[in-house]
Amino acid sequence: MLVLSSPSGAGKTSISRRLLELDDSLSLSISATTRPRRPAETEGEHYFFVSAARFEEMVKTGALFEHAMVFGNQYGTPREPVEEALDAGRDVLFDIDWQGTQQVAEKARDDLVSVFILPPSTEELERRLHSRAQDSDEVVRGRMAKAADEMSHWAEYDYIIINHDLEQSVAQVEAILTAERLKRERRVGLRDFVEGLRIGR
Ligand SMILES: Nc1nc2c(ncn2[C@@H]2O[C@H](COP(=O)(O)OP(=O)(O)O)[C@@H](O)[C@H]2O)c(=O)[nH]1
Ligand SMILES: Nc1ncnc2c1ncn2[C@@H]1O[C@H](COP(=O)(O)OP(=O)(O)O)[C@@H](O)[C@H]1O
Repeated sequence: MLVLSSPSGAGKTSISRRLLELDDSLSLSISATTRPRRPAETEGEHYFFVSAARFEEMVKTGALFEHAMVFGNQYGTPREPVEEALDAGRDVLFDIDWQGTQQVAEKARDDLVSVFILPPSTEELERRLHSRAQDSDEVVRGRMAKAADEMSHWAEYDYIIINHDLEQSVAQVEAILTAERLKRERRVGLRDFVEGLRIGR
């Protein structure tokens, strides 16, 4: 389970989208949220946009792997698609906040690889939020105000990327994925292969 977190506007959605284009053994976990849909977003692709009542029901029935209140809206990870992907031997990409990452770490620390994306500067962060043009000025102001609080959790993450250049950031996350997939404890099923290599048995 690869988690990307960052303050709003730092680039985690852009990095996630490019990663999924490049890596066909990676599945995106699509979250449920009570946040209103942005003009450029589509239902079931970026999020499952649900009512507060529906979200509460998902929490009560245990349908969410983790959930949190972020910027005054509810966000959560549907459990079933994650379990299905992991059972099929696929890696799952999460774009979730620090609160969700803490919950995943509590449940499955050994299966979690967490990456925090930092902007090159607060000025650049604000510029990107405005250039994305998906939120009102008021929402942008709110997210900038919260950026410091978001970034105060950077030391809880395994890897830190400063997102100067998008393609370079994507290559860095790919390098993390490659290395983490090669870790011995993740090379399940290699024992027979190594046994077969024992010369002069
Ligand atoms: N805990 C948790 N956080 C989520 C989830 N989905 C999105 N978020 C976080 O909610 C925050 C707001 O996301 P969004 O409204 O898409 O704004 P963006 O950060 O500007 O793309 C971001 O920090 C996301 O990482 C989720 O399923 N669980
Ligand atoms: N390295 C980068 N350089 C310049 N602009 C970027 C970079 N990465 C992302 N952006 C732009 O910044 C804006 C916010 O990116 P986005 O991926 O939506 O951030 P987040 O998902 O973290 O809120 C988007 O308009 C995106 O195209």
